[in-house]
Amino acid sequence: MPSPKAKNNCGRSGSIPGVTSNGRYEFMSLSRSPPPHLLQRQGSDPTSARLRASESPTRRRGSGSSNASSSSATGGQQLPEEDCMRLNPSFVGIALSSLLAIDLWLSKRLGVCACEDSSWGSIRPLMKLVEISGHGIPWLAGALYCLYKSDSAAGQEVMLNLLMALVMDLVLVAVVKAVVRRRRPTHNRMDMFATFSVDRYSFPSGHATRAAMCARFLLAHLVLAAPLRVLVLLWAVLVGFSRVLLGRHNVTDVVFGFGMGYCQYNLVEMLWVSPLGLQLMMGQMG
Ligand SMILES: CC(C)=CCC/C(C)=C/CC/C(C)=C/COP(=O)(O)O
Repeated sequence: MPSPKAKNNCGRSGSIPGVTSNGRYEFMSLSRSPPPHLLQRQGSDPTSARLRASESPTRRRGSGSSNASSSSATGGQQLPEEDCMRLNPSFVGIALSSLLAIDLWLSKRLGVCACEDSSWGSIRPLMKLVEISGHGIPWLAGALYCLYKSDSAAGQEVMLNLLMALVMDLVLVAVVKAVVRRRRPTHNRMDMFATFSVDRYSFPSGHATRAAMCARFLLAHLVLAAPLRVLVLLWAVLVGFSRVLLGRHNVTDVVFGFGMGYCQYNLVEMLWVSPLGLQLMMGQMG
């Protein structure tokens, strides 16, 4: 188990889980006032900062009857609309915030190889090897090589579909990352081999989607011997674990990535290109 040295502050600071500057989820207590240092950032003292906030036109918007209950709850002082919403968060909001807080806390604790001087920093090179084994470049290069070397129509068909699956995975992951824009954990060191610009985002883990999709692909088309099938499954799980241990991802990035990769394989099966289909496509193009 990790020793007390496991505090991975090798990245940037950020000991309060989930506190962000762009208005995303914050995991401070909803019932307490913000800490004084946050209030002081807005003004010279907490009281004047609070007053200035309630005076601003945007904050005055909801100061009508809807605030009556909150005024009585706060001893006569009217709360701005946004504060009232924070005091009455929905059940889904609370559940989501709690899940994300647990996710951040757990991921930080599990990031035991996030840098060389982390508690399990000695196995970081091994975890980086696992990382490379799930990277897009070796998979694309391997599939291309096998396609080129394959002398049977069946082999070429499988490799062509694997190639298309890998490209589709890269595109889908990039789209989701660009839409969700969840930043990587603060303790991650961005020293990854060959990344795209969207790879500064962490949700979902591209390695996890690829591992899940490729594992299903291999099990369905290429790996038949039972011991090897077990190895394929172990590899996929290890790739997922290594993302969190290296501090690259939060647990939810990897769990979602596995789910997404699993579903992507269903799409690969649906869009499967047969030699006949390929000939028809070529014929239509030519
Ligand atoms: C031929 C070509 C353009 C290949 C690109 C392959 C490439 C750079 C893939 C990116 C793989 C990567 C670093 C994904 C990020 O994985 P996460 O698990 O950190 O989300």
